[in-house]
Amino acid sequence: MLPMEQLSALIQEHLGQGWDPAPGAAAWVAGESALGGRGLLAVRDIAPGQVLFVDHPLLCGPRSGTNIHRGCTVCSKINDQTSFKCPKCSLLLCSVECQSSTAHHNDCALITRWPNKVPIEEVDDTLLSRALTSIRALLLDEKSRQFLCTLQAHFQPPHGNEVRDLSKYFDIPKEEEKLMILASCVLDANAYQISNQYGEGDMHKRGLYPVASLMNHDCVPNTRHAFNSDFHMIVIAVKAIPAGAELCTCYTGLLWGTPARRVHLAKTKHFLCACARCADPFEGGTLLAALKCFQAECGGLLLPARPLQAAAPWRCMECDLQVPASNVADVQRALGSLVSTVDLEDVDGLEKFLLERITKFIPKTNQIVLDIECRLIWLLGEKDGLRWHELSEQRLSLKERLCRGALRTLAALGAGDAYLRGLLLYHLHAALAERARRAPLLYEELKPEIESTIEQAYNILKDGISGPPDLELRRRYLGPAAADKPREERFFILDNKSL
Ligand SMILES: C[S@@+](CC[C@H](N)C(=O)[O-])C[C@H]1O[C@@H](n2cnc3c(N)ncnc32)[C@H](O)[C@@H]1O
Repeated sequence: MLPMEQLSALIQEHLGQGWDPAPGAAAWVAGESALGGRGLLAVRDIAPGQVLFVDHPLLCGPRSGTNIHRGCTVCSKINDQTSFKCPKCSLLLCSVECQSSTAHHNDCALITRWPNKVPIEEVDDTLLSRALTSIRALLLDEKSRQFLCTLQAHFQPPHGNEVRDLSKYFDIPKEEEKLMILASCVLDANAYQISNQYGEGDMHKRGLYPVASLMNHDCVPNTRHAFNSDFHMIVIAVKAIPAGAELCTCYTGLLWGTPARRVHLAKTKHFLCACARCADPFEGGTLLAALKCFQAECGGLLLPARPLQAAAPWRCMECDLQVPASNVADVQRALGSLVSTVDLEDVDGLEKFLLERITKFIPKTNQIVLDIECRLIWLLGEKDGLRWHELSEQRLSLKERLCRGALRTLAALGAGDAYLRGLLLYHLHAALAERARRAPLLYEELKPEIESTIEQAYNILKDGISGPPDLELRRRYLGPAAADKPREERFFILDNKSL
């Protein structure tokens, strides 16, 4: 492993403009982590909201999973109607502009150097897309290759398989294949999914951010990150971080229950998380993993009594019933199948599923319920046919209630100013503002919360491209800075029916 001084020098050189603290003022350093390997450690107290660094990717491109959506390998748009395979290299494209772009020219030049073993039109474009981010490693300069080689890699298959499978179609020089497999294994251990613009359903991209790659995982992370339009990654403290603590990110969904998070981490990142949240059967009182007791008449909650031991039985908090972990896993699998039948775009169906089906089987605190509730929050007020002006009173208050519930869960976890909190505050603000638009008599009562929710949401969401497009407009007119303006002057922005 590279000595720490050399790693620090690589970090400084890489961050350049994004990290230029006055001598002695650095908030963190790379160092040995108590969690394993290296990590980023705070060397002084860090305030919530502080930008910790701005990283840029060594590599960027499509994800490698087998279930990716096929999109244009240049602009990431998914459009089956216009997409076609490049006649020279078989990469998927969506337009003549993308085909003639420098980005495609570079990708195409790399692939067409390899003699093909089958006619080029028979090359599997999905496989090429999955391998493309690793293929781009062939273009890295010496310094970037050196940084890539210092990062952790998971070498065991399936990591690297999408590159190995390219040999069905091309004769690839061994040295090139080796570098691409290394890149794939490093990407799988370290890459971050790059968020799309708000509401865009583009093909997901991932990026290898070498400094952010040194951040270890905690199920209640103390940082959040956002991406700007140049794919730079801005890493920010979500709460106070004391000197000596490690800067952590979260490799899983924040609202997943402990078994789901630990299984995912073990499968994809090859470690068993033992953080404070994982060790707490109640997860800060959120009970995200809880199931209903298997004794029908009991009504108590079943929880993993020793959550760090995956094979340990679950226990009912009411009647003390012990249930083998394998029986719990069967129920979780059945619930997973039930949820996979739900159309995530269908609000009526989601409401029905939530109220009439799933809560019959699992407690309202369970992550599945929360996941569906969040889905409803994102759709109500924003989906065509269910925009703010069109929402029934009942759905408007449902949205408000769901936002408040999810915010309570995040607060109980101690998630600080996580990105998800910003999004929920934005949606709560929008629901309250719509209520005040409909009922002017409620304006004075709702005004303080309408203002504080948009202000807080703005502060959390302002840095990235994935924040709502009307975030700034709402803050300008409905935030505390406009508190003295008359109601009509503030609320006219909501009369624009496209909001
Ligand atoms: C993105 S890297 C993080 C940096 C890494 N520690 C290093 O030395 O390069 C991810 C890997 O770090 C280790 N890791 C991260 N968080 C961990 C945690 N909470 N507990 C144990 N290992 C962890 C795991 O090996 C994981 O696959």
